[in-house]
Amino acid sequence: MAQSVLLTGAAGRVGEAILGGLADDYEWRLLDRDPPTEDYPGEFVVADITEDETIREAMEGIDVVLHLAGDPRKTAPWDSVLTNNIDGTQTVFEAAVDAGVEKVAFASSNHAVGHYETDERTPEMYRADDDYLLDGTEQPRPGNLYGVSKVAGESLGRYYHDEYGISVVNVRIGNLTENHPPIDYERGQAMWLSYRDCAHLFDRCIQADYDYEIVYGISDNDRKYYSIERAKEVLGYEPQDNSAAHNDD
Ligand SMILES: NC(=O)C1=CN([C@@H]2O[C@H](COP(=O)(O)OP(=O)(O)OC[C@H]3O[C@@H](n4cnc5c(N)ncnc54)[C@H](O)[C@@H]3O)[C@@H](O)[C@H]2O)C=CC1
Ligand SMILES: O=C1O[C@H](COP(=O)(O)O)[C@@H](O)[C@H](O)[C@H]1O
Repeated sequence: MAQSVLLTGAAGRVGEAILGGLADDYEWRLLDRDPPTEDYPGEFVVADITEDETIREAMEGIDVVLHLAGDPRKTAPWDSVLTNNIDGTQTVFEAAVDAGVEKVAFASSNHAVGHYETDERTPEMYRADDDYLLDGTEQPRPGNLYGVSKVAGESLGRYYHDEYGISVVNVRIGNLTENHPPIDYERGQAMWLSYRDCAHLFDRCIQADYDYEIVYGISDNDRKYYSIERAKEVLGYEPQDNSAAHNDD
């Protein structure tokens, strides 16, 4: 029988990429505070992730949670990330543990480590001939309050894994765009994540066995300053796209 997967933030862009690739592969329960505007697979729960009781109900019978819901803006103010990204993520983890969910994949961000991009290192680190690489073992260095909220989410996962044994993978997503990497944006090309690699990566998060992990979610770009070796090794991630293939588009 197919695994039951709860996808929070299902109405957003990352949700669209995941469902675009995996709609037929799982029993989906989709959750978002915004109702869907298009056809969707499975049942759709319209709820806010800070609503404790509703989130508990949404966890019933779920094997794996892909937790995407949150404020994705790098300029998001503190009150929003505190509520949506930190409080909401704690509510999701608490309910997941209580419901006996096996795994949670958390949508973290490149902005959790944004301050490694110092004036001395940029823009060279965005280029293919530069060998600077972050691999997920480094200390977080958030570049904004949104990044702070993602580090908090990773830390909540650490706690719920260590305390309750739930498997947790934090995917520090780069820059997801459909069809084409960002144009005239070296940084965005270096951390491009294509829609199909995004769907495949989260598929691996559902299927693979792990304890607590931090991986980078980017395609196999020639330009890169995030290593994808851990995602390959632990999750079996095999990306197919590379922003360099679009240089002449
Ligand atoms: N798109 C990207 O390139 C990246 C995205 N991420 C993360 O991935 C996740 C999804 O991002 P996107 O799909 O791009 O954003 P999005 O804004 O398109 O989707 C987020 C969805 O979450 C929902 N949501 C927000 N707060 C909620 C709450 N309190 N309760 C219920 N639903 C709520 C929104 O209604 C929206 O549909 C976010 O956590 C974001 O921080 C991280 C790095 C890069
Ligand atoms: O975390 C996120 O990062 C991506 C890429 O960041 P940017 O600094 O290149 O804009 C961003 O597009 C996305 O909205 C955000 O959630």
